[in-house]
Amino acid sequence: MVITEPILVAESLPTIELDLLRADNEMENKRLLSVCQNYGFFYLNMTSDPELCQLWEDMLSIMKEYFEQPLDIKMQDARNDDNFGYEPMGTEEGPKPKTRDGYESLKFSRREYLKNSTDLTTSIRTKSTPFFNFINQAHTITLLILSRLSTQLGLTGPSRFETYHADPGPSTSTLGILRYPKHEAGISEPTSVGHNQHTDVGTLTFLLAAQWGLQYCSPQTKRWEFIEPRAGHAIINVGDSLRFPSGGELASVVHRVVPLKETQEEDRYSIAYFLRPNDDVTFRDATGKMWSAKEWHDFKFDVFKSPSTLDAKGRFLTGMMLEEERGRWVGVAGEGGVAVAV
Ligand SMILES: O=C(O)CCC(=O)C(=O)O
Ligand SMILES: [Fe+2]
Repeated sequence: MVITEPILVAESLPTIELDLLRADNEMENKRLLSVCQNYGFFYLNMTSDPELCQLWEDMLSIMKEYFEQPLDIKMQDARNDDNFGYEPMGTEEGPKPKTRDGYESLKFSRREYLKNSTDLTTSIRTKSTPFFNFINQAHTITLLILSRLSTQLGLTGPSRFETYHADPGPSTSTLGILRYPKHEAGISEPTSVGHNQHTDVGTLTFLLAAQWGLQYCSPQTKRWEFIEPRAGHAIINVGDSLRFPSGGELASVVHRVVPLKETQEEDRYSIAYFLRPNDDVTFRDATGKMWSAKEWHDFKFDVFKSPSTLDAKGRFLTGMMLEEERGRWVGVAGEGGVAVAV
């Protein structure tokens, strides 16, 4: 077995109602802030938006068709880039020593969305409309969340979180569609498994996943807990590029993907919109070091590929969320709230 821990489920993960956020409901806005401070992860109930739920279905059927193609066809879409194009399995370290990751992905960047055309060459190029529609929806909703958080934190003018995500960027924001292929029957120690533990590089991640596999390291119990997939619900999480500018106030929580049982018994699909700040936005990490959003992104992607050589203590992989670093935050939260320079 790859991960030998008991199966725990995140029973108390809160749900935020999209329609209440849209209606600017004060109670829900307050809950949103508290959830981002204490959990860093939450369900977003989207059942009030049937079109968005239908889009999820539409994307899933195109994804299944795409990933079923032979590797050499998919490799025609490889661009050797972290934010657009196809990436085969195994480009990053896996969740256990001597394993590599167990997912392949195709990315549509926000840059492509803004010019309304994609760099892809295979037939998926002609089917990109639902993905562009989803970028539009997920971007609007994540900016709404940022706006509600900014107001709750009393941020004004250029320090409001949403302002440093303004179009046209440039930014590394992107939509990733992922498949974790099932392991062949009879394999007991697969070498390509899940997704290594990490915090997200960017601001907010908007995830649609209808199958089990995602775990977060609960800030309450300090244990790995599976996040149950729920129909009509997205899973939203705070990333480093929101934790750092908030002076550590908002939690960018460590998570990973592992098979629920011994091996991956079915193909698992996930869809993730990664909202990230514009490239030239700067913030301080938990040790006080200043980064531009682009520098943090590029550095952390190198770490994802080889954490054991670039990040032996796991500080960068886990967004400095390790206990000792949480305790000695040196950001400037006390000096007016936010350490953002635009
Ligand atoms: O596939 C998933 O469910 C999560 C993926 C993830 O955490 C990521 O790509 O950052
Ligand atoms: Fe992630």
